[in-house]
Amino acid sequence: MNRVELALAVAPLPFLDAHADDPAAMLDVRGGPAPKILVWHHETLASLFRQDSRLRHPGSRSLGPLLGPKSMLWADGARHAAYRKLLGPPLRGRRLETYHSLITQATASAIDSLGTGAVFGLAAWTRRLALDIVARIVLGDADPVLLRDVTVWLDRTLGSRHRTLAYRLLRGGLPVSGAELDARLVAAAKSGREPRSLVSPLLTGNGPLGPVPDDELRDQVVSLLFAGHETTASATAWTLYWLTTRPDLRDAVLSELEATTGDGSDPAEVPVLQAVIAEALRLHPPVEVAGNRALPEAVDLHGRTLPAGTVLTPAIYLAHHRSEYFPSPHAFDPGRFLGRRGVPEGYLPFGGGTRFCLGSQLGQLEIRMITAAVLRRRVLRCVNPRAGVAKLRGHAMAPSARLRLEVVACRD
Ligand code: HEM
Repeated sequence: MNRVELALAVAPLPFLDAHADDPAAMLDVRGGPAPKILVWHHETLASLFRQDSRLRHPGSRSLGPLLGPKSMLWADGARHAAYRKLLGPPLRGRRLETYHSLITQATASAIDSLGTGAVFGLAAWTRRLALDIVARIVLGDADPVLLRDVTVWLDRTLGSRHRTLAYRLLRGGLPVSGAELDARLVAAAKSGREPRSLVSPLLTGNGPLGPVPDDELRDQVVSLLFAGHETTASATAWTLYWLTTRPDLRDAVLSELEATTGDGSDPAEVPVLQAVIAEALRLHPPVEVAGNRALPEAVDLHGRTLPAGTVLTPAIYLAHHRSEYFPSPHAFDPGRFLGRRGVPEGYLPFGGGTRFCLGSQLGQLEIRMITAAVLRRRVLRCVNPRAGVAKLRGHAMAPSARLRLEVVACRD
């Protein structure tokens, strides 16, 4: 491990913050014949995403053992395209309406558990709820014992940065889920009660993928559960944190909620809430870096020739903290997004190119609906606002596990 890798492993955010305004917006992480470089200049990113289908996606050393070697996150070519063709349509547009009642019900019972005076860890609460929701969508069912065991495994793996580091450095990698949990995940995918579960097209043996073997099915189930809940949970937690600690924003969102009977699913009805979410995704992007891209041939970039095989990693956090794109980048200012059409330069919470997040619409829908329901039903107070600092869980940037909210009143 070299000096940069060590700094990124030990104190990633202060190290990254010190580099956000570097003129070339490139940071060498590793040298050698196949260098690894973080990139965040908007032109570099645009060019990378434009030619994404020609690039290789070699995966991530940290997430690889978790999600498995056959995860669609590092599939390439026809197999990757086939996964997107099958899994993409149910995750966007009108098809999302089929999830509204499921999100409403899961959220209502999570809020029911919060009585007046309850003090709860925000990040863990949103993680439990987001996992419950995504399991119902992916598997067609949410077996609480199975989800608890998935949570225990992920917490053991990612819950403490020191432990994660020790696994990587001293034990040769993060702990795998194990044959027993894998078998239960595959069985749950195959026995889901909902015929339109997200994984159901993978079970038919028809279509562009053909029969999907159990080990590959396991990797997609874990990938979808993981990518679909750590991210959404983190963004929901940040949204609730800001709405709890900034009464001006909370009042503005509450007034737009009072003006509608809607459940928050329609972004046009809640523009301030949507702007708060967009800004939370900017300031604390749940995924700090997008997937690695490997160059098939040598390329000239900012006066340097990068050899074939160079791995370029789009650095979402760094792009979001570049003052050229976002003046006063550390300030929380949803006004940047209010009334704005189109995506600002340097804004990429969902990555880009052929790997653009498959669940971006679902994730934002969940955040809006959960936040709207919480704000309508509970008055919250942040017990320890100074714990509202970002912590990395793997690549996911969540609020510190110490951050707690108190239910001041119930409005049921
Ligand atoms: C706020 C919530 C979310 C954020 C911020 C987020 C962010 C991301 C990012 C940055 C990537 C990598 C893109 C790239 O490398 O260019 C990604 C990929 C992916 N996300 Fe999300 N995500 C969210 C929610 C979800 C949800 C709810 C699901 C599914 C249920 C999901 C499924 C996926 C999948 C399958 C990929 C891999 C796409 C591919 O490789 O083709 N995500 N996401």
